Amino acid sequence: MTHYDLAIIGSGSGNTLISPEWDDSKVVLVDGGVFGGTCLNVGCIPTKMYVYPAELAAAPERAARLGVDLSFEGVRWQDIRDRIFSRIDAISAGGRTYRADELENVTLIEEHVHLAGEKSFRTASGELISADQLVIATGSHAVLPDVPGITLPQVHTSDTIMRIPEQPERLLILGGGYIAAEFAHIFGSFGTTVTLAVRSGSMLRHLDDTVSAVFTEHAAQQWDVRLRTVVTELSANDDGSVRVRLDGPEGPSELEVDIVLAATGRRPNTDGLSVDEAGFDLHDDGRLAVDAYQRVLREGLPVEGVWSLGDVSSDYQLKHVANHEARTVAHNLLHPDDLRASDHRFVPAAVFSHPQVASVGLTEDQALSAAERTGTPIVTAVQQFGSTAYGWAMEDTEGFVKLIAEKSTGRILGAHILGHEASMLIQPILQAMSFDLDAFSMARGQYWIHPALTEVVENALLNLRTD
Ligand SMILES: Cc1cc2nc3c(=O)[nH]c(=O)nc-3n(C[C@H](O)[C@H](O)[C@H](O)COP(=O)(O)OP(=O)(O)OC[C@H]3O[C@@H](n4cnc5c(N)ncnc54)[C@H](O)[C@@H]3O)c2cc1C
Ligand SMILES: NC(=O)c1ccc[n+]([C@@H]2O[C@H](COP(=O)([O-])OP(=O)(O)OC[C@H]3O[C@@H](n4cnc5c(N)ncnc54)[C@H](O)[C@@H]3O)[C@@H](O)[C@H]2O)c1
Repeated sequence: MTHYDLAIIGSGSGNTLISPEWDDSKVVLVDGGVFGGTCLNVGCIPTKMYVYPAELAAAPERAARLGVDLSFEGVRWQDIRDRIFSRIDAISAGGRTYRADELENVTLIEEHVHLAGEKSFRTASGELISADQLVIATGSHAVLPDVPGITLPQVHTSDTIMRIPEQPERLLILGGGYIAAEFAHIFGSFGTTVTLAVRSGSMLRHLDDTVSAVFTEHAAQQWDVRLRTVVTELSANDDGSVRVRLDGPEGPSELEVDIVLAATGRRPNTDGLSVDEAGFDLHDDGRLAVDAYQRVLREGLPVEGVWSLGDVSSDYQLKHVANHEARTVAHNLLHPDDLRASDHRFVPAAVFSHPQVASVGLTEDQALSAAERTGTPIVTAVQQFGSTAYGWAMEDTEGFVKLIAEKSTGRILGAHILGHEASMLIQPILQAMSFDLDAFSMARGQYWIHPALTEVVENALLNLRTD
């Protein structure tokens, strides 16, 4: 058995824990997959590197409305793909080399491991490792729905679809969440015919109802969106295409596509980790249970020296949350007598589709339920981008800011934005929420640049006033 001061399983956000404070300690970092984890290799970063060219590809259609005639000649899929991954693969390889070869105190083990006890684990090749402190940061993996034919080679997840050799002419996406919305935008803008099979009655249905409804309307104008529709079978044709059998409101139907993307959620990587060997608590969805200090729980109590962060234990499968939790763990590993809690009060999220969507805090439904419970009335304002000068410049007909606040105090409870650069427009609202700035002070306590699009936020804040 080899013993370390600190062992980290997972080189995504887990990799950020190895700070100079550990220079005199023996550290082992373990990753059985590609160095750097999901966000870098198959998640946030490459998807957004595809989203940006997708925005450019979609520009001619939007420009024509304003009297600017551009033409779309097509995309060079292989060039885009190779540009993206030559950059990403180099970053992953550089990070790997740094950890493997350049730090004397750090050992990199590139194997899958499973727990062998409270603070010990065994590698796939049989080595037993123990540590004074163990961090489990093993992330999550894409879940495939139980559909006959789902294992066909033409069926991809987000792990593989970004590296396919050619842009498909016809793509079926299963699911109506984040990944479905982003890849529909990417492939649709590039000129692929996109069909979405969405089990429920709307896309992005975890978001505020107004956002979900408006997004679904726009989605239906761009892609063939089949709501309340399930895929019942996938089979390969002789020419390599895929025959899809669907069942929806109009009964069974068939569709021919070139490839399929399964975007039906991700499950925490506790499967295969032999969590039972250590007796750690799991939630029903497979997440490791942790307390506010990111300590792993056993029978509801924290296990000394065992920590977890990111997708494997978080309520949120988001990189900025994994990084925030990693900062909590980084501090707590070194300051056992001065533990810090993670702050999950205002977690923002954005969907980089068209239209773009961003949200933070409570949805209107959640705020109404809370108001009923507490007896504290709320007020809601919806402000269209098209009501501001910059919205006129854009001839915008889709964007809006929806704010929800406590009526008496103006405390902002939730913000939901759909439209151009929603992910950036939301940041000042998030800042106000985080630093306890009420809507009225935020609106009138500062200048708002005229005629910037941020005026839509200013006006939404002002519209929350009821007196
Ligand atoms: C397509 C896609 C797009 C996304 N876009 C965004 C976005 O725009 N914004 C955002 O905030 N989030 C986004 N996310 C989510 C984000 O990528 C994740 O929340 C984040 O990467 C989780 O980080 P992590 O450190 O918890 O796990 P990971 O980065 O997944 O790291 C876990 C590591 O552990 C390793 N591992 C797992 N099990 C074992 C084991 N038993 N033994 C050894 N090693 C193991 C894995 O190989 C992996 O490298 C996206 C996700 C996907 C799939
Ligand atoms: N921009 C971002 O921050 C970003 C982008 C991509 C992914 N992510 C993260 O990755 C996670 C996974 O993304 P996702 O889109 O796979 O998950 P999701 O939870 O957003 O959406 C899953 C979709 O699949 C549907 N579904 C689930 N099981 C199904 C089944 N058996 N048959 C048919 N449909 C089914 C759901 O109804 C839902 O529409 C997200 O929760 C998100 O946290 C974030």
